Amino acid sequence: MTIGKIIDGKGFAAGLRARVGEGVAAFVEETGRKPGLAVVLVGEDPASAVYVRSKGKMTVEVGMESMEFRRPAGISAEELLELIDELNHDERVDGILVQLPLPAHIDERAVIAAIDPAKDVDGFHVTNAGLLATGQEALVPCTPLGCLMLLKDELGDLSGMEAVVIGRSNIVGKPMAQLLLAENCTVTIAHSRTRDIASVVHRADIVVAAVGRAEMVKGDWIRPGATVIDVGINRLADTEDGKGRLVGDVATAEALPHVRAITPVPGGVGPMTIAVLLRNTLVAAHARAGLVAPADL
Ligand SMILES: Nc1nc2c(c(=O)[nH]1)N[C@@H](CN(C=O)c1ccc(C(=O)N[C@@H](CCC(=O)O)C(=O)O)cc1)CN2
Repeated sequence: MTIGKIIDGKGFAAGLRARVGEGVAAFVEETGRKPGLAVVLVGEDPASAVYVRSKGKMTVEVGMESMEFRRPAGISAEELLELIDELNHDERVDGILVQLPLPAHIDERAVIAAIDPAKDVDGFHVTNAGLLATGQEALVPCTPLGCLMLLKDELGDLSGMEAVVIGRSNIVGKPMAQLLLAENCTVTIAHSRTRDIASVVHRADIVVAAVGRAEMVKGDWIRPGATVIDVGINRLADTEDGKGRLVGDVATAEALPHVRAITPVPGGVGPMTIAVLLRNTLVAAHARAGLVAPADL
């Protein structure tokens, strides 16, 4: 039995961060200042705190200025919007990211809408979503752009391929579909109401699973030779040591004999999210300075 290739997202992300680091050094040389990334964390969610800490560490490692703003879970929406307004007007800040999810009393959409689209390094603002949807230059959400980079690295030209994106979130599913469409794929978005989802997925040369349901995509759904990108990060508590384990949205062991290549969880798409965030911050810094960003990002 042959099994497919495991795509090394962690290694690819390290390479991208190294290229960003070179781009940052050239930017500093040219402008005399470091690109700056402001990250806002509201509340005490442990996973969010870990992600924000890694973002800060990796921002500094590539030579950028990291600014972290921690606010209590009880902050009012007005106070948060005031902070964003300050960051919008701060010349040292090229990128603004508000870590999600936010506490339930804060309207995420209003917060995202308050970010200057030119500093929206998450690519969540409707201006950037609209630019992407209409094929114009945009800041693109980090996770789907990271998935696309892995796909192009594995497959080269994606033109004419059948792609099925499972999940229709604004953060992953919809922008992922737009990116694949821009690469001339034939794109289907499948979701919780899709009839006979197994046969829809079975059509695909490319499967991107972003539903947030542990191992929902079964091995025999995958067409032989398909490339599978697993965006899910689901923590299961079923280990004897009580530490739990991470699994994706795809039943990886079952899928491996069917796939050409597949991303693992952990070590696949996850590490790309932060690497692309740094890439987007460098791109935003160049645009704000009226410069052209390096082509190899
Ligand atoms: N404002 C945003 N909020 C959130 C985003 C985002 O892109 N912007 N994405 C996620 C969380 N996230 C970054 O913020 C993120 C998730 C996962 C990883 C990662 O490297 N995962 C590792 C496993 C880590 C673990 O052990 O838990 C992997 O997959 O290998 C990085 C960043 C939600 N919020």
